[in-house]
Amino acid sequence: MGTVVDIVGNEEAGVDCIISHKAADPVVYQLARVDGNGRLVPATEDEVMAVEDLLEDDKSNVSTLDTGQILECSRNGSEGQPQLEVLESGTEKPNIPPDPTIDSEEVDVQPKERIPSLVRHTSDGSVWQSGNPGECSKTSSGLDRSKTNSAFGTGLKPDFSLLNGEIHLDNLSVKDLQETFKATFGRETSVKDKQWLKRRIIMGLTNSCDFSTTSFVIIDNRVVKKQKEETCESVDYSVLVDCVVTSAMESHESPSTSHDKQSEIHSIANGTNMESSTFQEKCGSKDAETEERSAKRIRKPTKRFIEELSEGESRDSGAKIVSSVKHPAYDQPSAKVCARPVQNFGLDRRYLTRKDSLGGSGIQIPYVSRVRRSRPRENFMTLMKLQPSREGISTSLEKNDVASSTQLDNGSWDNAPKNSLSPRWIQEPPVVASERSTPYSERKTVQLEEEVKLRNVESYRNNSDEEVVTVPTANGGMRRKHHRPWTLSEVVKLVDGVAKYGAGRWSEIKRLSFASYSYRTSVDLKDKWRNLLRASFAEMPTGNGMHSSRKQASVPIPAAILSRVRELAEIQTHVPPSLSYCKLAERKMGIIEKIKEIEAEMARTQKNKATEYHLGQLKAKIAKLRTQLLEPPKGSSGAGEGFEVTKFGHGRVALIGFPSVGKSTLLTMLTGTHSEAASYEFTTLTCIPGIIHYNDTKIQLLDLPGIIEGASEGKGRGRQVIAVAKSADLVLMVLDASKSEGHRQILTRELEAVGLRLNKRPPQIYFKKKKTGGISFNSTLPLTHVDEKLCYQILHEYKIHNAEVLFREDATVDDLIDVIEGNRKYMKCVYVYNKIDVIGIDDVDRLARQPNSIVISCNLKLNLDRLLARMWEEMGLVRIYTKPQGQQPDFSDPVVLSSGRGGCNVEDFCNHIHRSLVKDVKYVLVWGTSARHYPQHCGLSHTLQDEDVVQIVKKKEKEDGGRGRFKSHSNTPARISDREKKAPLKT
Ligand SMILES: Nc1nc2c(ncn2[C@@H]2O[C@H](COP(=O)(O)OP(=O)(O)OP(=O)(O)O)[C@@H](O)[C@H]2O)c(=O)[nH]1
Ligand SMILES: [Mg+2]
Repeated sequence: MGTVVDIVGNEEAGVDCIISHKAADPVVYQLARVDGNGRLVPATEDEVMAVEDLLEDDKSNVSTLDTGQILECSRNGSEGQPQLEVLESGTEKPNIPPDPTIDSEEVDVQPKERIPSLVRHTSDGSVWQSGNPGECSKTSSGLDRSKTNSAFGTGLKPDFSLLNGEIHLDNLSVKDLQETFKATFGRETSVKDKQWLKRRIIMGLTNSCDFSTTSFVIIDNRVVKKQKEETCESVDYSVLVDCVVTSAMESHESPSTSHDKQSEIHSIANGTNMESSTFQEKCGSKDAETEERSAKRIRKPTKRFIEELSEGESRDSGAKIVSSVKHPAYDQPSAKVCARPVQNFGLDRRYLTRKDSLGGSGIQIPYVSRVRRSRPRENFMTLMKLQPSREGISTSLEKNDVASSTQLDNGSWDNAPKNSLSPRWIQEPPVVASERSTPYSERKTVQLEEEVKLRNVESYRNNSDEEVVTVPTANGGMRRKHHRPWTLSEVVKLVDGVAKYGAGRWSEIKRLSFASYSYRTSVDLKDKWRNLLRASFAEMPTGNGMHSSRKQASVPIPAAILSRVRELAEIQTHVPPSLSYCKLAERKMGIIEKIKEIEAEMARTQKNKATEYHLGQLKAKIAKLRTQLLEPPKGSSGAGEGFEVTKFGHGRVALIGFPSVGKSTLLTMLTGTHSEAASYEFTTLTCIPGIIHYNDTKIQLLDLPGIIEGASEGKGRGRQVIAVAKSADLVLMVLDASKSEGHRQILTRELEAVGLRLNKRPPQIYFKKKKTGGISFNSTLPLTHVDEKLCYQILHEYKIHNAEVLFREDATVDDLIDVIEGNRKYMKCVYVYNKIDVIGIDDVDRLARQPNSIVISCNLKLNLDRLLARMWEEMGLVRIYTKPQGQQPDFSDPVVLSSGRGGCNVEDFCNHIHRSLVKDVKYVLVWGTSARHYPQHCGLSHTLQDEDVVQIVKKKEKEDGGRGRFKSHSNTPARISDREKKAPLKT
């Protein structure tokens, strides 16, 4: 099996080395050394390095041939020098002794027999052939094959000396033609068909399929076309082999499946089952048929065939891909030939010809890959993936011939140099020097994943906008739809995004991680993640550690990514309770960003008559976003992690303020409840309630953690603090008198941001949504801030198109928005300036004169009673003392009413005592400030005032029995029959 293909003397190395490669793997070579016993011993690394340059130089001499065939010998050194032999052997065969006869036979081959090649060597393995129809250009490997093929058929060699001079094929007899055939091909033929013989001879002599020339002049073994004055340098015998083989392909093309045809090609290619003479006979017998079929275009290999090729290739890992282009100009009559080597046939297609490694005969099997507008074909990618070396399509990207290779990858072969004068058939097995010493099986495990990544990235990168198509939509428009496959980098981005933001937050991942990938929508991300999950939980891949899902075999996903996906999926199925809060926070972050953007836009916009509508719309947008901030997340109960303090007493007062302003100190002073007070910020971290007993009432005072700017957005648990404040009846905004005045505005802004309106009353705007009728806009007075158009725009922003709006005051846009929102809370607030002991009297006076303000000092206990009184006043508590009939009023335990807690009229008072009392009340007697005289008979609607005394007069039960003077006061039954009969009179 080990066949010497090249022998070179290696003087410098000083060792006998045999370069062998697999018969089934013409691209993997291995250096071997002949030891004393004639066995082949694997060469050491030093020996390999020593002859590496020789291998580089003599690539053209190394041919991929059928097993057992001597290809070519050249001698760089003198005889007797250590020889370097290139063996064609699949595996190391140390036990096979070298055949001396083979060696000697090879040595006999003179270098002068080497036929110069018409083609130049390419290092990348890509192939480009000139597009002149009818001209066959072959590789040197093809040359060697033809030579060998003709040699082993009969053992004869072509002898051009017999043909010296001028030859006219048309004038020759059958016998002369047979002689010429023998001289041309080195073997005899029994075919007597003149036409067949002429064609074969012309092909052999001209290395082309142009049969127009039948006269030749052969001078010094060089064939000169007489008619065209064209010199065919060095008859390329390789043409014959490929032509014959191609002819065989055509002639054996039966109605059977193409798979059968390809299998037959394999058997031909092996060269062991069929001799070339058999080819000739078959070709001869079916010449006419073949000619007819040759007019047909080369058929596209079936999918099954491609798959089988890829499988076989993955097994032997020795194949290589070369490319060729089929030209469309194959329309000349002379082009209808039996032999049809792989040429440039088409502009719109590219043909990848694959050198069949099984036979090593270098059959060019056309591999069709259409210029696809959609996702790369699965099998195509499979073939690419399984390319063992960098000689494949994608590898050509990395080679020098960037232009053509890029065209290949882009599928833009139209721009390829079709008229290139230098067809670039490869002449050597496509193994780079660095890879030659390393078997692919070793490299595969190390590099495959990386190579596949690179290839995919490259190939997908080139799939630019052509993957995007426009599809008509139902409403007649056009929508861009893309079919871009996912690249590994995108998959990694997606996995990172999910790890960072969580699965399900596709819009966020899209916005933050896929901002530059405009063609990826959040739905795409979701779908891809779902597919990744399926792939990760499917059977884990083995072998190369890559996984390809059924749909996306073209995107092999490394096992590491899949395992990461599985990890994330497992983590996120056990969602910790706090994650919902985190998700909420993340969602709100997006809203906050939007709010800030709009605020910035508002700040940029000048305020004038022209922009007021735009500003009004922006305000409405902000209000909507702020409302979204307050909304609980969907699916949750709405109960967040807050300060849960039960309401107690007659009123609730919340202490709001920046940290370390003295809130806890104030609480301690007013209620007696200890709350930690210290000179550092955020001493208090939760809500601490206390009770103030004041004026026979109990007031709950809440000490809260300090809030900072941004509290409305959640900073420092500010939202929880504000939520508690919202539940209070009164807010005491504690301020440090020694600090900036700005604190008050900041805190006011923060509270207003969450819908609190301090010291304001609800706007006098009547607003009611309707189902039809459009928008009715009215006002009871001239409006200076809002007009009808602005009102319409704001309502439109809220998608309200039917409503009734009536302005009863000159309200602003903000007031209108508040009314539309309907969720504002109007609270009273007292600004308490603490620590007045550290500021001057002037400042104290100035602060004390501000509206709704009071100045105190906790340390010095200054003005605390005034503070309580102010609190009481602001809370509007109403104490009602009850007076039982005929008794003294009970002044010890008043009923405390307030307008904030149900109202202050007689009915509220009755309800406060008991819900069922109202229906029994006949009237009430009122003593106090609300009564015009003592006692005043009042009904249920009478408004009570603080410290009123009320006596309730209930209805009598008897009053239900009749009306006025018709009321019945006797106990006798109304019906006569029910009355007790009197005893009969005694007579
Ligand atoms: N000079 C002066 N210092 C005061 C007064 N009231 C409180 N302080 C001091 O201010 C500091 C902060 O007091 P806290 O009651 O802890 O303030 P706080 O607002 O509860 O602080 P946080 O709990 O962190 O929000 C303490 O060192 C108090 O002694 C005051 O009226 N005058
Ligand atoms: Mg505190």
